[in-house]
Amino acid sequence: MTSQLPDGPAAGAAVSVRDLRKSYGSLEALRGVSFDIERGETFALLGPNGAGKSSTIEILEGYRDRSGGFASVLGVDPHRGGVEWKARLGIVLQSGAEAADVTVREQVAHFARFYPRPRDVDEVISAVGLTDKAKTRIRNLSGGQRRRLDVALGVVGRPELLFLDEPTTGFDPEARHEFWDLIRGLKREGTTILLTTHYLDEAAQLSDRVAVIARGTLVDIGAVDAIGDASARVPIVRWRDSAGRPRSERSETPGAVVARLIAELGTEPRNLEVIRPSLEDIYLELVRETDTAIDPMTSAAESGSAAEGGGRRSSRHSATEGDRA
Ligand SMILES: Nc1ncnc2c1ncn2[C@@H]1O[C@H](COP(=O)(O)OP(=O)(O)OP(=O)(O)O)[C@@H](O)[C@H]1O
Repeated sequence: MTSQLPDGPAAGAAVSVRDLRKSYGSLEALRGVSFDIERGETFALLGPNGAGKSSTIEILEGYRDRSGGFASVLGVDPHRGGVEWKARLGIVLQSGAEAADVTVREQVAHFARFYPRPRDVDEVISAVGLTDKAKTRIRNLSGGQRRRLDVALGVVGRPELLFLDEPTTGFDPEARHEFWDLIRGLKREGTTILLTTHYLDEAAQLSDRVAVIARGTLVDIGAVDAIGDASARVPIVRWRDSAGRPRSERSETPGAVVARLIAELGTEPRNLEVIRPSLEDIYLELVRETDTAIDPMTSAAESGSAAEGGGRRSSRHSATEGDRA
């Protein structure tokens, strides 16, 4: 469960958040969230639709004001971060590039000029698999190709901290694997990464640690292979009995269960499998527990919320374009 955190920012942390709160009218989207992200760490923020992930990210990017609590990003209060601070961030928003009339290469080169130490434009285009499309106008790209362009624009400035809000939505499986390789390369270079994703396999592949938020509250935080109750991680042995009925048994020692079954049956059990609960299984259990514990009054308050001006950003902005809500 949630570890004990110091009151102030952790020394050396890239991101520190304490008791972070955000309200939109009467809706409390964030109800006091605290975590640290170490430098060089890949940290995934997981949670169902409306949990507060994008609100958290947008506050940390300096785009949204918080309603309460403390936040520090690369040693700066994101609410006060200036152009130099923004140039140290890479941002891949949830909604992608606009259908512009410029080519992929022109757009990446344009963004590169905002940063003091940009990456090589053609290397970035190649890393996201768009070399064949470098001279194509953005409006002629497919949805997945536009998403790759978003990633290129997010990394061209050689960011110290990269925000990835659902980066692989719309990617085909091959593109997703290529994207994972790209992210692993950035991680090897020491980039700190804050990722939100609904793909639990993506979180398991890329993250050092994950935090699960549900209804604006941090439900759990820890290493990918350590979150959730110990009981949720116990392996399951499944097989079919002699009548073909499905049977299962949870055990910390599944090998012993299999050995016992073989001894009892005198043969290999039918359809035998040993399953270790995946991050997805554990995540679903955590979120279900939160749903069960929810106060019905809260749901009533949520339906009466007021919209904050501007809503979700519809395009990404460069390091020099102030974009506070
Ligand atoms: N501009 C806004 N005005 C009013 N309510 C908002 C606004 N932005 C977000 N909300 C509400 O705040 C809550 C948290 O939204 P947020 O976008 O942070 O969730 P999320 O975890 O990113 O969801 P998703 O996975 O669907 O992207 C939701 O109930 C949402 O409807």
